Amino acid sequence: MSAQTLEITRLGGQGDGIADTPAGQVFVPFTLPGDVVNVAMDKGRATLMAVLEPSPDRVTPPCPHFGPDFENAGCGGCALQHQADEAYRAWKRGLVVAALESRNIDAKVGALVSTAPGTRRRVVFAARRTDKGAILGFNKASSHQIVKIETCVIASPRINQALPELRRLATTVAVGKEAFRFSVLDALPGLDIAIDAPFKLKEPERLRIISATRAEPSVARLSFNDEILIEKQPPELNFGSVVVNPPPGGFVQASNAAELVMGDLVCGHLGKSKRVVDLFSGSGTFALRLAQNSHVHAVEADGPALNALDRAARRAHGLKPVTVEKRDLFRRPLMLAELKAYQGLVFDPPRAGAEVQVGDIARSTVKRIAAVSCNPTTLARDLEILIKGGYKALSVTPIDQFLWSSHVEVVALLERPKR
Ligand SMILES: C[S@@+](CC[C@H](N)C(=O)[O-])C[C@H]1O[C@@H](n2cnc3c(N)ncnc32)[C@H](O)[C@@H]1O
Repeated sequence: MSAQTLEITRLGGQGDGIADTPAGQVFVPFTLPGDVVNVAMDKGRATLMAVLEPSPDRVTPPCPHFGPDFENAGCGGCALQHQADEAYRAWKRGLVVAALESRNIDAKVGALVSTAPGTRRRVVFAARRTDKGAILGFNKASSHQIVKIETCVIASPRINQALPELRRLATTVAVGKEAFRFSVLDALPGLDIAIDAPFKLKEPERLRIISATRAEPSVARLSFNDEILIEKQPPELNFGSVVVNPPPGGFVQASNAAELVMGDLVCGHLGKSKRVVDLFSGSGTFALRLAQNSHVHAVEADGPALNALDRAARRAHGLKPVTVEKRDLFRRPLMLAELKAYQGLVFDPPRAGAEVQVGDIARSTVKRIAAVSCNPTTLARDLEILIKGGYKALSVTPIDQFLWSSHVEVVALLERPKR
């Protein structure tokens, strides 16, 4: 281990400060451009020891768990709470600009749409058994070590208020030695907890968890490895005016505030299309909003999510027809002939993007496309394919769904110009 003094000149894509040294770039977590810092170097990794001269953009982080690794800090959930808002927003928007530039895409990138602290409705904690019970928190960056969380400034007030309940439940669930994921969704009647663990429960343990959950007032449902152990009330979300009961642990957008902006952008662009196809539809975040005006065909690989969408559409009043199709779009993308039926299309794939599917879309006659993504790199690759196929990018909107992290949500709107 050796000590060094470094001047940070810029931020990397993961939010770490970067210093240039004769030996090459050094990444220093929790630093900012303009900082002069002391670091300890160990096998090429730098640990921040002291800020000698702070960057003009350095501010006090709002969360006590943020920062370098010392007692109760070192939470790997947020990367940039220590940066002034304007510089942070410019950096985050810059991630999208850089991804598009790397593909020579000439599209106007709008200002970053902010979300406020305390608005995250879905949080994935890590938990593990300890000598005294269990620890519930977030992993340190690039580590399996868990930082115990007393408060989370990004999570909703209801999740924060329920932390003592969640800790008690984690203690009851922690029957194996291995760490497990403890996903919490702040749904309409209460919290929906989905536990994903590498161990099995014996019958007495199941019964103990069910009884413990019954005693916790904030919890509406608890499931363990996709099996619902107890559902006091069905957890529900509103997708526009439609009420949906998502499956345990199923995908939902992490922030309701971000989802509203995304929904408005997608519906504003596709709302006049008679028939719309929603690819990677999940439980219907876009499909059920779009069905206010358009016939919608929703395609998705996750059966329980698709069933939730279908049930919600059947129960809702005043929607145009909604059809669903369970299909692996990586292995069996919609083909050109199938795409002929639609004037509008939205796709919102996982981080890997939708490269194979956009190949067919690029050759299609679909008039309007909304491309939604949480990964600017794969989005830029997919947009390049669409643009080469003749589509024009009308707007690209970065949305700060994952506040203070290095992740950013993007909605790009495209149109096929009249030939
Ligand atoms: C980013 S989520 C978006 C879901 C939905 N649009 C929403 O906003 O809630 C991506 C979705 O793609 C689905 N998915 C992942 N791989 C898939 C595949 N190969 N074929 C079809 N759907 C897939 C996931 O189950 C998930 O619902």
